[in-house]
Parts: sequence; C-alpha cells; structure tokens
Amino acid sequence: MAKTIAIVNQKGGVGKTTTCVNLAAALTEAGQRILLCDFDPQANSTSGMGVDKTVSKGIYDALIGEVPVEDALVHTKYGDVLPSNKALAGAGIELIGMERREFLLRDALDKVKDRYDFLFIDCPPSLELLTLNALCAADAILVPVQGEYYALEGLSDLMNTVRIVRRSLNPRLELDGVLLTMFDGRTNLALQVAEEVKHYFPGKVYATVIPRNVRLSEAPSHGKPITAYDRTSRGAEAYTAFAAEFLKKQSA
Ligand SMILES: Nc1ncnc2c1ncn2[C@@H]1O[C@H](COP(=O)(O)OP(=O)(O)OP(=O)(O)O)[C@@H](O)[C@H]1O
Repeated sequence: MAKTIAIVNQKGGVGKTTTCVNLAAALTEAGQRILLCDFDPQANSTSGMGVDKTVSKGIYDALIGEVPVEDALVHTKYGDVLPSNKALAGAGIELIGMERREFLLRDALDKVKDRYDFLFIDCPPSLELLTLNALCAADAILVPVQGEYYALEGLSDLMNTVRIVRRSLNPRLELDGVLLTMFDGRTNLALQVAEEVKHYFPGKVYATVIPRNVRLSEAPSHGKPITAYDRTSRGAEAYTAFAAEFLKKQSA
C-alpha cells in the first residue's frame, strides 16, 4: 500500500524541495515506484525533476476537476511527477469556496495512489490551505530543518498545526522524521541546533545529515536530481544514504 509523505516546514528555504526531488530520485533508482506531487506554486521540484514548469496541466487542474489526475501525471526517469504551475498560486483563495476544500488533494491522490510505493508532497512555505490539504492527504510528515538556524519556534507552530489536523481532520497523520539539512558539523551552531532538535523530537531525527554542498544547489538549474548531475558529490552520497535509511525505517 502506498505511503504518502508530506515534506513540510513553513520556514522558507530549508531544503524541502531539494529533499523531495533527491529522495524521490534516489528511491526510484532503488526500484521503488515514486510519485512526487509538487504542491508549491514556485514549482521548483517540477523543474528539478526535469519537467517544464510552464506545463498546461498540473495538480491544480486536477484539484479543480479540469482534468483527471491521471492525465496530469508526467513520467520521468527519476519518478512520476504531478507538476505545479503558476495556477496553483491563486488556489489558496480559489479553493476556499469549494466543498471538501481541505480534502481536495487527498481525493485527487487517492485515484492514483495504488500505482506507487511512496507519494511525496512538496509543500509551500506556509501553513495555509495548500499545506492543510497536504496534511490531510498524508500518512506522515517529513520535516527538513536547516542546521544553520535556530528553528524550534517555527517547529512548535508546525507541530501544533499537526496536532489540530490529527484531532479534527486526519487522525492517521504521524511524524515520519526530521532531516537536518545544509549541515556543517564543524560549527557550534549546527551542533547546538542538532542537539535541540533531537531533544524536541526524541528518536525522530534521521542519523543521516545533508551537508551544504554547492553541487546540490547547481543541480536544479540542469533539471536533474543530484544523483544524475554529480553522483560522486557529497550531496549525492548524502541523499543516497538518506534514501537507504528512509527505506529501512519504513520496513522496520
Ligand atoms: N544541502 C544543500 N547545500 C547547498 N544548497 C542547498 C542545500 N539544500 C538546499 N540548497 C539550496 O538552498 C535553496 C533553498 O532550498 P530548497 O528550495 O530546497 O528549500 P525549500 O524549503 O523548498 O524552499 P521554499 O520554502 O522556498 O519552498 C535552493 O537554492 C537550494 O538549491
């Protein structure tokens, strides 16, 4: 049965998209059937998977019933993608008037879920209606936390939202784990952040950490995940190790 994981943190620029694209690609390479749903109007994971973000039909069109969700799927060698495009930017407002507005994404993904082992949802940097839809569609959340900033205040807001969603909308939602990103273990700040995050989320922080690596920031402009762009880079090694740890955890 497919597991749906929302990659979420309302703080911007913490590595949600980078994690979504590179975890999806590494798991596809490991033989898993993967769907990446780009639910961020910036559409960076769409282009990061090599898909043109000016596509005419994407997840937004499937949400509003303009096209069947199957018709919005794009197959790539790194995994399947439900692309985002600019139309999603206005969706927060447009969807407010729709019935089952918190469940539009869940209803759409349910139609294709059984084709995959894992569905990943790349969330926008906010806790508004799009993210609420992702939290209602997901079985679990994966939270990237940038190892270079104190992040706990934002994380407690996120976890409060998760508690509310679990109580009222999606009781199965759980915390898969926390991934430390852009991590430089030579700095005291990074080590302090890691300690705090481990204290706040006991047993939930992945042992693999993602280092800051320039090749990771270059890969998206080539429309490639890091394993296709530079397999020998530290970024590729880290995301490959993370995918292996992630898979092991799911089967435990
Ligand atoms: N480990 C890393 N090393 C170097 N650069 C990175 C790393 N992770 C992410 N970046 C770069 O940092 C920027 C922000 O990363 P990313 O887009 O993944 O964050 P995000 O949380 O999805 O952002 P947003 O909140 O805007 O959606 C991007 O330019 C990305 O290429």
